[in-house]
Amino acid sequence: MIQGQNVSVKMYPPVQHQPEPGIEARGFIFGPPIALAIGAKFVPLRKPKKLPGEVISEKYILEYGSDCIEMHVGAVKSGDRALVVDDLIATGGTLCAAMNLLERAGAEVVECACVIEVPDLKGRERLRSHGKPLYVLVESQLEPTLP
Ligand SMILES: O=P(O)(O)OC[C@H]1O[C@H](OP(=O)(O)OP(=O)(O)O)[C@H](O)[C@@H]1O
Ligand SMILES: Nc1ncnc2[nH]cnc12
Repeated sequence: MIQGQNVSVKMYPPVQHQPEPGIEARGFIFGPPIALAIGAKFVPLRKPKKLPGEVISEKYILEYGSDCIEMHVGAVKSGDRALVVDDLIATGGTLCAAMNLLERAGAEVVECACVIEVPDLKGRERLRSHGKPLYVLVESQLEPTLP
């Protein structure tokens, strides 16, 4: 993983066939190229009723309402090591749901990676219960709301 500002570069060994799940929709921009770069398979975690096969689902709470993500049954297998990729972490609800889903399917989530973190929304603290590293490139502050 490449990190901004202090620029630390971590090289992954090839991880052929290990899953690299990305979260719909904006996680699909960053997940597939990272999967190609590290030789992992991309696993789409999608919004409800998008995947054609049998799925397992995980509901979660967002800043604005609730949502659900789904993954094909069999997309990961017991003991797989997964790197979860999304564009942004805000409250951390989406990443926690992704980790819950993968762990329910028997995968081990090794770490999470996002392009942007909104620290004010404390997603990193919410993720702490999972005890997995979170890597981000940039931090973004919330815009003040207009009166
Ligand atoms: O940390 P959280 O509070 O869970 O928020 C982060 C999530 O919110 C956005 O997705 P959104 O659900 O808006 O869907 P989108 O990618 O389809 O725009 C973003 O792409 C993350 O997946
Ligand atoms: N606060 C936020 N800013 C931009 N994108 C988001 N997606 C979820 N929360 C967000």
